[in-house]
Amino acid sequence: MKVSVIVFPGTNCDRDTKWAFEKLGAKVEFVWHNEHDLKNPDLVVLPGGFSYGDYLRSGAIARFSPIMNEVKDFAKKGGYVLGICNGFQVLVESHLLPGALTRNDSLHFISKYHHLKVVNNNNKFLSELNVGDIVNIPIAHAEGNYKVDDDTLKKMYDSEQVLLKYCDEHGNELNPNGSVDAIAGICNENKNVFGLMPHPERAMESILGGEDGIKMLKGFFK
Ligand SMILES: NC(=O)CC[C@H](N)C(=O)O
Repeated sequence: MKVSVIVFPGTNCDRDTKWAFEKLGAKVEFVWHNEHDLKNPDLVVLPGGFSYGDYLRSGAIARFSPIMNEVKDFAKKGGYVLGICNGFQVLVESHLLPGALTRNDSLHFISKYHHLKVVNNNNKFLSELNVGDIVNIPIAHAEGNYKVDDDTLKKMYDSEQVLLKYCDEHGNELNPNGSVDAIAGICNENKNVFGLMPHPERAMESILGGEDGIKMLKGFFK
């Protein structure tokens, strides 16, 4: 399993992401934003951070990075792409995923563990989990408030693109940022491009607070 982790100026979760995938047995390469070679991966990961300082909007400038041409081609050919937090924002800004990520309702940066419920597992990413499973994963964002128009949202439900929702420990809806339907993670129609605001790569060891991230990332190794 070969994973390429894209690094933009301001990315700050690249090393955690590399470490997490290596822990699961992957060979991981970094790819700098102005390169044009993805290094032949099985999975491309856009990690979290503050690409271009979040100027304009999170992900709005990274979208124009040279390497995004290759990421788009890779995704169009069916290659697997995962965007975590800022990476999710970049994928949305690049129109590889539907909707938009706007400022949290509170207008505050939120950093804490939060429960998530698996809404759909009929995809490679969440294939190690069951529908209804609850995981506890860190969130750390200022612009995680997911918005999408009603028609697109309906299509997303119909084609199993809504994957994860924020909830409390019992699975009841608990929305930290105002996202429509408390959505925390989605995929594209072809189920090869995934994005989520929470950070599975930060939940890989019980001594650091939890290892539910393993169950999530392991899906890509099937
Ligand atoms: N942890 C992250 O990737 C943060 C994403 C983005 N900078 C935000 O605050 O919303």
